[in-house]
Amino acid sequence: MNKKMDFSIPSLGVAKISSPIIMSSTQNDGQADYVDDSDHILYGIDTDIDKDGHPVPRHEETVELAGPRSKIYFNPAHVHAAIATCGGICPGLNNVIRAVVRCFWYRYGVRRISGIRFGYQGLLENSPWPLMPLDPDVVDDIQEKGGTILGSARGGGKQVEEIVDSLERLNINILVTVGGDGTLRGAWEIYEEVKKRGLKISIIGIPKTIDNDLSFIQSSFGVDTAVQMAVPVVRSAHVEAKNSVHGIGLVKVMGRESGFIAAQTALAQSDVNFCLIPENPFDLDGPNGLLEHLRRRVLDRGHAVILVSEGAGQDLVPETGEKDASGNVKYHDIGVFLKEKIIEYFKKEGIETNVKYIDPSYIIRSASADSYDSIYCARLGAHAVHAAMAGKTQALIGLLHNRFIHLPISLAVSSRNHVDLEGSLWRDVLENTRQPLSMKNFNFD
Ligand SMILES: Nc1ncnc2c1ncn2[C@@H]1O[C@H](COP(=O)(O)OP(=O)(O)O)[C@@H](O)[C@H]1O
Ligand SMILES: O=P(O)(O)OC[C@H]1O[C@](O)(COP(=O)(O)O)[C@@H](O)[C@@H]1O
Repeated sequence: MNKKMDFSIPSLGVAKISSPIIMSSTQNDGQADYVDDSDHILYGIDTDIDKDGHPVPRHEETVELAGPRSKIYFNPAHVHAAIATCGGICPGLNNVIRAVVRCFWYRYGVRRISGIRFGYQGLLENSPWPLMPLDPDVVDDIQEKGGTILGSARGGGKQVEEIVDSLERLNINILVTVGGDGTLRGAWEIYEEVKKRGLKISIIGIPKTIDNDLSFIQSSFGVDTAVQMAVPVVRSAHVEAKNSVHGIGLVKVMGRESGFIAAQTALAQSDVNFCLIPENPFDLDGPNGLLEHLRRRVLDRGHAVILVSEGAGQDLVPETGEKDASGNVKYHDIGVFLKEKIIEYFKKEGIETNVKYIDPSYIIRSASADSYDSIYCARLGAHAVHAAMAGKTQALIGLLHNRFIHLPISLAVSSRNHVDLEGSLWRDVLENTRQPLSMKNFNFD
């Protein structure tokens, strides 16, 4: 049975400025058609299999298409647009900032664009950081650098009233926030406060998560670069492992709750023998535990490579009891834990081994975007500006089935995206690694 949800995107109104601005074809260079507000696409989200074995959508939803509208809500002369990057950094953030600034400037003629320093913290009343004025010269070559020229930070997002006071004080009427689950929760609360005060401020989200853990976004920017950066590390771990007696290469990548980087890297570099992700719990000890399988693999083939996502196996490690400034639980380093356990186990078994642990997490995260992510970021940034100028609010720019769409921010944060243990990505990883852990129907042992 189809379950219909409300996918409508709130709007500040329709062209309430004295005379509606119709974007001329010269401004558009005649290159693309405008998107009409009534343009929607129908999605099948989740699938069932019918009695003949064919996939059928479980939920059908209509979603608004992203893109430039022929009528815009804001008069460009009165716009003060601001952009903030929040949470951990991610390859592509500078590309997004650049695209947003260039689209406001060249496409709409907006001349007041500000960067907010260090995420939501830059909008707190006693922030020591003034706004950073942005224009095409400032952002000219920032895409060549990793990180974000604005800086990014955790914390501050829950001080909503203070943030909205600042937006009012600074006359900001468009706020573009680039961030993940926490950032978007913050953006949603800001939107609610703006609505409560009856302000005409558009709140637009651009999804950022190197962990790829946001739902309704088929793959988020930075993930492709992360995999590209992780591949040579796994290759090195393999070389190290092969060149020592019973060598074990152990590599940790980011992925607090979702193991997409690890899963995709394992596929990209088929040297991985054990891919450990948060979604797939595993035993350490016992006949079906990691250590026993590792012993067999090392004695059989002389070496092994383990790729672990930072959130994997956290049930095996005592909790730290600590949280970061955003309220995310801080984890023990699973790589260090596994390294110690492996060394201890092989020593007890009287088997010589050499464990080489490599943690490239921050080298990966601080890289500049590869060309796939650069293209993606350029398009996300422009779509965010189109949405804002059309007066959309509480809208997240999503990518589903290769179409850019508007999603209500509240919907995007309603659930997390995880590697589906019954899905084809994980099945392909298991077939590639031939790992015998928790393999359900894929027991190669
Ligand atoms: N539930 C929440 N409500 C409001 N703001 C939040 C919430 N969770 C996190 N934030 C804010 O969002 C920002 C980034 O959150 P964080 O979880 O660190 O990164 P990400 O957005 O990448 O998930 C921080 O400034 C934080 O204060
Ligand atoms: O060391 P930091 O800066 O807290 O970042 C580590 C975190 O960043 C991430 O890569 C992404 O986290 P966010 O999406 O919350 O920014 C996590 O996988 C990881 O736990």
